[in-house]
Amino acid sequence: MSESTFTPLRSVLYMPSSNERALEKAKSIACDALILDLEDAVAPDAKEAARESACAAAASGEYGRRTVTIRANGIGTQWHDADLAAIAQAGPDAIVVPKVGSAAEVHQLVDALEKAGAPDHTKLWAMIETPVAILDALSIARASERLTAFVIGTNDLVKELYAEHVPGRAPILPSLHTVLLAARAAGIAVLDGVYNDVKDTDGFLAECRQGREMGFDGKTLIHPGQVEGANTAFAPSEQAVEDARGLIQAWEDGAGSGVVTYNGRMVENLHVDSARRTLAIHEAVQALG
Ligand SMILES: CC(C)(COP(=O)(O)OP(=O)(O)OC[C@H]1O[C@@H](n2cnc3c(N)ncnc32)[C@H](O)[C@@H]1OP(=O)(O)O)[C@@H](O)C(=O)NCCC(=O)NCCSC(=O)C[C@H](O)C(=O)O
Ligand SMILES: [Mg+2]
Repeated sequence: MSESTFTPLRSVLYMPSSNERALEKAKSIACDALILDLEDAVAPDAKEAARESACAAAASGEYGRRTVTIRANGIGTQWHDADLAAIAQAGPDAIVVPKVGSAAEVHQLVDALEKAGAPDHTKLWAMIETPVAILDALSIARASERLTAFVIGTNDLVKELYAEHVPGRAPILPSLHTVLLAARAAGIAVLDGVYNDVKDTDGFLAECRQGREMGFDGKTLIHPGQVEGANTAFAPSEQAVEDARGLIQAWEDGAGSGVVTYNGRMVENLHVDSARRTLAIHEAVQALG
């Protein structure tokens, strides 16, 4: 994602599209993006009604500046084709597809979206949550320009690896890093997985900090109470903004030198690039109001 078109995705809230109350409540939640879910959070007998509600919500224009996406049921399920056709017509900001496993599947999804008349602004977000997807992440990331984000599904990943959810996430760190590498190599956004214990604020905030330090653009969430923590964690702190400004000033004051120092630390042009990125993110967040 280039800095000039930067759209903050600090807090990306899932909600079951079968829950009309949650769909209504979302209009006043300060998240950057919504994922209106048709997959795991919706029972089989509620899938069709949920699809109608999600598409009506996405087409309503009532979610303000929030990026609105719909998560379809996976490729090969009995609901997938109808989900994709309806979502293409509703034209949300993105369709989120779970368990994408190969570049060929991305091509298949993009063809199907185009045949179903999806507008150009409806992007594809691929969920990376299976071993095969982790191992093929770079080719998936590069498969289409319509693919603009990876969303990590840590619940499915832990299940598929026969791993365990533990503080610090050691069992899945190699997978998370692999997905980050692929996303950065392809220039797409990458969102961290959810934190399941909605009452464990300390654990949630620690995982947000870890995700930010690793390089994620934001975190997927399951409860409105998680939004504020993610918004803070994935925005540059006041200190980071002040440091970025100071570093750029020091660089400009030393114009022509290949290297200067700021607060005793070496500064080269690559650090200036990072500082400019920090300021671009800060400005994009400030512009949200
Ligand atoms: C996790 C929950 C089931 C908890 O629900 P509940 O106990 O009802 O929460 P609260 O009573 O604290 O709710 C307070 C009010 O907030 C509204 N609410 C709750 N969650 C949401 C939400 N996600 N979006 C919008 N609004 C929400 C409630 O309606 C209450 O409102 P009010 O009555 O007016 O006070 C629940 O939070 C929930 O269902 N969360 C989302 C679950 C979900 O979408 N899961 C699927 C995605 S996770 C996943 O599958 C990731 C991936 O695939 C992987 O593999 O990891
Ligand atoms: Mg999943």
